[in-house]
Amino acid sequence: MEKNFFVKSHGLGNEYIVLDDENIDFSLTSESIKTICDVHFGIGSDGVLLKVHSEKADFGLRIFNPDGSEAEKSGNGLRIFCKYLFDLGFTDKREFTVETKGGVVRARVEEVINGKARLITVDIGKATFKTEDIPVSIEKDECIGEKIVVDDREFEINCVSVGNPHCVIIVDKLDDEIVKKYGRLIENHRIFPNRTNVQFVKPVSRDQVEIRIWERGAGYTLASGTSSSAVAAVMVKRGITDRDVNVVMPGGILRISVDEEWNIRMTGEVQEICRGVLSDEIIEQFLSY
Ligand SMILES: N[C@H](CCC[C@H](N)C(=O)O)C(=O)O
Repeated sequence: MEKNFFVKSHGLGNEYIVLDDENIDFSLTSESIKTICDVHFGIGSDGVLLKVHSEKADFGLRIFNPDGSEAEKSGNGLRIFCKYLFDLGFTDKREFTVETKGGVVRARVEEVINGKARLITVDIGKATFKTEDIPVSIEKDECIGEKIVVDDREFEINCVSVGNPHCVIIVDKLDDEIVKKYGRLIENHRIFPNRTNVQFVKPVSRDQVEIRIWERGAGYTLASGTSSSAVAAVMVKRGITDRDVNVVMPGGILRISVDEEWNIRMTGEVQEICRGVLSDEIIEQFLSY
């Protein structure tokens, strides 16, 4: 594999660039990540995935948002990483484990087309509603159906972690302008010491919801695996949907299953966009930071 080789893939329009820590001539810093993710000064992406060594699992993964922050989990990121491992021959197994900052997850390649993984299932982890684990700084054990005031509006929020923090808001009507205006404010609200991902969800039936997403460190994205998982957990917790839910997003549909112990399974497609090599010029720029 050539030095500074990368693969860019997307999961339902939520794209990531994958790099191998053993094969890059520069350090991934906040500055180099921001540049790589910039559509004008870099490649353009919703984040960077870095393959790293793991003592606990078959593979290790670090996940970075476009603002340079590191995330504990990424559902689309994990499916894209599993495709990278399978397609590039790092494994010939269909099922393997990946260590993330938010814990070890198990993945399974469900469908292969022309030797390339296309449909992948990830057991993303167990949802927790405990405010101390999410974290949410309020004087209650859980933050379900609580009210917060953001700028000129009051929102009823439902907070959950699937390894990373989420704030789920149930609405009758989805409005991108509201998502973009209030998503950023809620992401950075003082009750979230680590900030939070934000989802607005419109229930459709007992097995389908529609969501819009404002991601921590990334902003408005077309799809999010951990957001879909967080929304499904809240829907089940509040008795609004059954345990198997289709989560419809602008980029596509993820199938989420929530078991009785709040373990969450996600199944969805992934697609490779391109492969390439970061140029010497941009590597020199990274080294000059
Ligand atoms: N922005 C998220 C990480 C990426 C999540 C999303 N892209 C997914 O597919 O789960 C965070 O800081 O927790």
